[in-house]
Amino acid sequence: MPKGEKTGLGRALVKHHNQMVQQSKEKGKYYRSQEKKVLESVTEVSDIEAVIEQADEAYRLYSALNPPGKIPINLDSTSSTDEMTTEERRKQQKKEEALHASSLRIPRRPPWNANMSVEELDDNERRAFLEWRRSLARLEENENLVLTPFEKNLDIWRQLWRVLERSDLLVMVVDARDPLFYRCPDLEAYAREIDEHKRTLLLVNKADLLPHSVRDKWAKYFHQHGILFVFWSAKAATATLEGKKLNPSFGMQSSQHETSDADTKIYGRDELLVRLQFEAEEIVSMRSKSTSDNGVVAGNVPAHSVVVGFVGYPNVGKSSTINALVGGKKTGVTSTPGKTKHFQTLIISEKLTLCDCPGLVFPSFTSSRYEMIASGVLPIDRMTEQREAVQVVANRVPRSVIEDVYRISLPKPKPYEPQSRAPLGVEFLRSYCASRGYVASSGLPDETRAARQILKDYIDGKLPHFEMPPGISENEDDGEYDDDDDELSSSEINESDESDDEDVSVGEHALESRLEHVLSDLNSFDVDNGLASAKVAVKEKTSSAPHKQHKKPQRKKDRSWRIRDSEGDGMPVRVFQKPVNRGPLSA
Ligand SMILES: Nc1nc2c(ncn2[C@@H]2O[C@H](COP(=O)(O)OP(=O)(O)OP(=O)(O)O)[C@@H](O)[C@H]2O)c(=O)[nH]1
Repeated sequence: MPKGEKTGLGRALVKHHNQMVQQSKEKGKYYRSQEKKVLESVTEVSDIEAVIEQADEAYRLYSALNPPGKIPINLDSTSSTDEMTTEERRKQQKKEEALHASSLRIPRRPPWNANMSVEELDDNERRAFLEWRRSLARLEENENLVLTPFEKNLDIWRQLWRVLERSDLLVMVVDARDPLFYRCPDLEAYAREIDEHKRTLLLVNKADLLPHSVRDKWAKYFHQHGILFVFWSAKAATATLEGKKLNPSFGMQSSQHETSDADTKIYGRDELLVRLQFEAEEIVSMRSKSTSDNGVVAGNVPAHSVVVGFVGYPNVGKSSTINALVGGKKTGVTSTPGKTKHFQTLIISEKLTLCDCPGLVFPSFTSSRYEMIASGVLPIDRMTEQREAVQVVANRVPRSVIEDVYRISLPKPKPYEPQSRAPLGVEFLRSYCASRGYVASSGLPDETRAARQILKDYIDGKLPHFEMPPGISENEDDGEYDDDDDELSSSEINESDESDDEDVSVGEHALESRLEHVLSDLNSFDVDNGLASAKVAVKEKTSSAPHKQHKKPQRKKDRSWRIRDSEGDGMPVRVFQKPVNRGPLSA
């Protein structure tokens, strides 16, 4: 056969070889693109790519979930509410919310075992997740129910599932200023479904923003409702670690030393580590008593270590807490919610391992998008209507406190208006712009810039505010605890029926007096330059030119985590394995 001439078999072999090379190149490209895909929180489906992605997903699984001929029927639809008054509609809404509260669940991970292939696992989870999305969509078909924007990215929920499964003790981090808003009782229930011995501890963070008397009332409420809790301030713990000099008149510090009351004191770092380890070890010992399980722990965790998982809404201070507990900066902290993307495992000692989960927006009823932005769980960038967002702040912070903090004069209500009404968003924004000289290129007041600053101050605690437990007002004596959930909380007092002037002004007066108390607390708090004294802040504001007030660059997250798939279930795990600060725990 002449040289260079190929036989049919030779050609077929070369062709097959080329095809194989091409296929492996394509596979490689696919996996690389999957790896590059950044884990993004999706709470609203507003951009076109997310809509398309979700439609694709829904289409792929539609036939599996809906056998031919089966047409979904809306069983929740109720009679038209067109003829109802606002008050009637609100009552109806509350009734419906109570009725459907049990349907408002977080998604459960479908049963799995180590013999399942990654594809099978992935498919099962996608199906279960889509079913969950459908059940929430059905709820929304009921015109009396309004669901908040919630996390819609399955990969973020997968992170939560893993943290729940691995943890002995679950720590739900909440913002002390409104603990119930950030608490998710269904998550506690889910943890118990996974293992009846798992318990949840409410870590009431940012307690430095609460006066002692308010902590006392919350402590009573938590006790009465059987909620395991601890008051904590990641900010104060970090300051102590860094050896920052605290002002002796700082309210939190004095109350911490003066009170021996374990319920209301704000825990220090070492105390918290000991308490977490103790609670988790209790759970493990109860579990081992009731089963033959000899304490085998999953994945990267030392054999005799207990695992404490940290979960919660974005921006409640999970990363700050972890950093304070580890004793160094291990996870990034910013005031922008949703920055932590993957859960992280931190080995504190041979006996204690922490697990930090990305922040999750749990589904709930009624809160508006603006309430969620003001609560710090949705990024300020999501704000499209500045006036509505600032109205939330104006409704919750008394007029005199706003005027005091910003040294501005808000327009008084007109003579024919209720004199106790909250300032309007537009009034607040215009006064703020006028005092700071904020002017947009159109020549009109730059309300966008003003709104961003006001919301940031509100979230950071510079504009003091907090909620009281349901059924409690600031003026009540300690013994007069009333568990009537129908009574108005402080924010509801401001938002309540404007015609009831007398009640409103009494409530507002009480709120003002306690906020003045907080202001005086905050005036003396200058840790880490986080909350400068109101006086200093005002002085700086008035003396600096508006063009100098620029947005601080965001601090970058620590990306030094190693990623590996430890349990063969397709989930990347970030592990920090260097034992840290064993000192206080080795005893
Ligand atoms: N006053 C006060 N602020 C705090 C405290 N802990 C955290 N913060 C602030 O709250 C903001 C959010 O803190 P992070 O630790 O990033 O919150 P996170 O829960 O990890 O947020 P994600 O990454 O979105 O899940 C930051 O601006 C912190 O400085 C605290 O104890 N007191």
